Amino acid sequence: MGLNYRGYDIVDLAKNSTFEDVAYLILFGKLPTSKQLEEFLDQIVKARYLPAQLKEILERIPVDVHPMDMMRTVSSFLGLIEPETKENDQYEVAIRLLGIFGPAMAYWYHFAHSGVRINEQTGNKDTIACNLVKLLHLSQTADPIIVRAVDVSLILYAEHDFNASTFAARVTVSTLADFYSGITSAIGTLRGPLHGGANEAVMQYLQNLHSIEEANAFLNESFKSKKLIMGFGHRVYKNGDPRSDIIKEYSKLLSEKQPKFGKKLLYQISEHIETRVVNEKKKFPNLDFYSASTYHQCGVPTELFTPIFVMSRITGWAAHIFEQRANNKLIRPTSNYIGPQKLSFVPLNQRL
Ligand SMILES: CC(=O)SCCNC(=O)CCNC(=O)[C@H](O)C(C)(C)COP(=O)(O)OP(=O)(O)OC[C@H]1O[C@@H](n2cnc3c(N)ncnc32)[C@H](O)[C@@H]1OP(=O)(O)O
Ligand SMILES: O=C([O-])CC(=O)C(=O)O
Repeated sequence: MGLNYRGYDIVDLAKNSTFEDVAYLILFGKLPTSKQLEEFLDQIVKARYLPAQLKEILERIPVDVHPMDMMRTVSSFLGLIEPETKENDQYEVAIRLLGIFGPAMAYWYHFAHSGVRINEQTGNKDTIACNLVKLLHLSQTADPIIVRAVDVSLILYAEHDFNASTFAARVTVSTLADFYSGITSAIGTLRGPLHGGANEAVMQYLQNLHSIEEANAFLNESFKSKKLIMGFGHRVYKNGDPRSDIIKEYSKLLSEKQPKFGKKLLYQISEHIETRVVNEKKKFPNLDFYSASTYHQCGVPTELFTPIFVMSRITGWAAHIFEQRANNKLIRPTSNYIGPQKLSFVPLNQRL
């Protein structure tokens, strides 16, 4: 089973596009001309601006919270100070969030860990991936291999039909709630390890494995105790996630070519785990499995893996919100109650 965004194969997009190109496609329905792309990047660069009130809030968020809770707060708080209105419409808000999520995350991360207040603006032609890498590494320059690996990961994470977080966003706005509420619901839903949180959960076990023998011991124990192996299996793709081989190539490339963060052994262990889980459990890696070793080899702290998913999926969530609103009907499933019926009311003083 393949995957396409608005008719374009994900393999072609990952090979030939940038994340900005794909974000435009998802938000506006067609690939941009070069002029449209340039204007779109200008809008994103402006949207990086961190208002003083938001910085104040970010500085109060403790270092030991899960960064997804911080991301949820960014969405919610921005909804207070820059609410969705007729003028600040859903398209403006979507671009604002697309621009601000990365800088807000980096601002919080550096302030919480070392008290450093970063300047969110890097170069005014920097893409989202390049800005993110510079901000995370507190560097004026960024390794092109790392930037491209992050860029491709953002392309791959951008949209995936009715996954749980997108569905949550659609349910929320189907009540005619505002855009930020939809995104805040979606972030809360993405956080769990059965969905977006799996990329972080993968790294948590990979980082404890220092040899093929240790990987085998981990797998033997997981198989024996029927533990879920994070980064494998998928509700829709039962024979493999088409995004996995694409991100796997970047994990391999980084392991061979990135001098500072690249780790050959990490890639080899990941590949060994893939082979055994596929052969022995018939579960295939999903996008989150090789995203973990890719992000790790880009020098991204593990706790920021899922927030980076947010930076990308904002595009898919936004497009679904536009679509839901264009022909809205309240999403409200019914359920079959199977508990007791027709009980006689018991006054408080007679209850046992
Ligand atoms: C970007 C994303 O959100 S991709 C998903 C990221 N999530 C993960 O990687 C978490 C690990 N994977 C899982 O928990 C699951 O595969 C899910 C939630 C993604 C999909 O769940 P389902 O569609 O319900 O799985 P499915 O119906 O294929 O499961 C069948 C059996 O395989 C087992 N199984 C599924 N995934 C795994 C796994 N990763 N490791 C071990 N066993 C698994 C199930 O427990 C179930 O066993 P059972 O029949 O004994 O109860
Ligand atoms: O579709 C899903 O259930 C999960 C997923 O892969 C995604 O959201 O990218």
